[in-house]
Amino acid sequence: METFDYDDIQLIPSKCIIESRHDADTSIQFGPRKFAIPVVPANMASVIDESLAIWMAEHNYFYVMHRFTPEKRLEFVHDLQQRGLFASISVGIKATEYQFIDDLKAANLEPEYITIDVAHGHSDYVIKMIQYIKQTLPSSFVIAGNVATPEAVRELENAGADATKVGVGPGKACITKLKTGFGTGGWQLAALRLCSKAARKPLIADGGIRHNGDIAKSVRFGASMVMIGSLMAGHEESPGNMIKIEGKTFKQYWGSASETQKGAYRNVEGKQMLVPFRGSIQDTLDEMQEDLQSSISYAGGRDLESIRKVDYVVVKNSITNGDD
Ligand SMILES: NC(=O)C1=CN([C@@H]2O[C@H](COP(=O)(O)OP(=O)(O)OC[C@H]3O[C@@H](n4cnc5c(N)ncnc54)[C@H](OP(=O)(O)O)[C@@H]3O)[C@@H](O)[C@H]2O)C=CC1
Ligand SMILES: Nc1nc2c(ncn2[C@@H]2O[C@H](COP(=O)(O)O)[C@@H](O)[C@H]2O)c(=O)[nH]1
Repeated sequence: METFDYDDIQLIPSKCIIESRHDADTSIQFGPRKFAIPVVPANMASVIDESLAIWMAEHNYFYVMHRFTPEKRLEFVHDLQQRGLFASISVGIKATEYQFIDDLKAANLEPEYITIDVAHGHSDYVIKMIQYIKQTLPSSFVIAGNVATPEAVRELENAGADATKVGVGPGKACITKLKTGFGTGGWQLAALRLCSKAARKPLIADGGIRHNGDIAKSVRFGASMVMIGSLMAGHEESPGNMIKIEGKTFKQYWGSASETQKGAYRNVEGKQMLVPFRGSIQDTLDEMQEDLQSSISYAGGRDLESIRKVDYVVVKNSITNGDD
């Protein structure tokens, strides 16, 4: 099996057919809606909260609210839909989550998007939850994950998932690969490529994005959407605390399976760290869009579809030439 990661790949330019990068269309149809760019902040408590979710929905960006304040979720869906915005939430697979799906049904609330967010998504318990949501809330678009293999993508799709999320262990705050020996850490892009060969429905690439160019590479290897944690944390709008050290400003970023999130050292597979303060999230999203427009122009097209067809070379660990 050919393995490679984001830093090992360069996409090969094709003749440019647009007059300006502004003419490149970065929009993506994902489920029932079209979004400005194929990027979604990770559904982690250190990356998104209710107010950022509302801002994202208002500005035509996809978001997935995390599942770590379960008592607020029903009100959140109600609030978003009352404002005429789409609701996109996360659930787990424990017994209480079935009750929550029933509560949504009883309140006549069907979120536009529901993400089943489990560390090891290739599981009969995830399949059972997919089936339960599709049966109870049939108009919700169900995203299931996380997975690492084509077999998992096929099984979750066959169970009714409308999209699957690929990435076990490539995250910046992740220690799964060190603690368990498993995952796609170090070969996330190749895992995405393998999964995309099996997928019949959209894929979300999740974890390991370190540069804006990695978004285009994810699209090239099969992603419809790219989930980003560490690069999306650190903004004014991010939930983490601001910390100053020797004149430099940082924000806290912690894994969903970290002791910080869990409140106990049980099955910990994540850590807390500091990321540089990055100012406003709008500026970061604008830069991602501009860089993606450039990618489209290098791909020789007018939209994201053109990136999917470009040739590439594997240049093992060399694209940064030793730079950071
Ligand atoms: N994308 C990634 O690489 C990873 C992401 N995470 C994130 O961390 C959060 C919490 O994850 P975590 O506490 O590990 O699990 P979850 O809270 O996601 O647990 C889901 C359920 O699956 C059971 N389970 C069985 N085997 C596993 C396994 N290998 N890993 C996880 N659950 C298992 C758990 O039971 P029990 O707890 O009794 O085992 C629990 O009932 C989630 O948001 C998840 O997305 C965590 C690790 C990796
Ligand atoms: N192994 C773990 N993975 C985690 C944890 N919390 C979140 N995640 C995953 O990481 C991505 C974000 O990755 P990044 O490289 O962009 O920072 C996120 O979407 C989850 O899939 C964790 O505690 N352990």
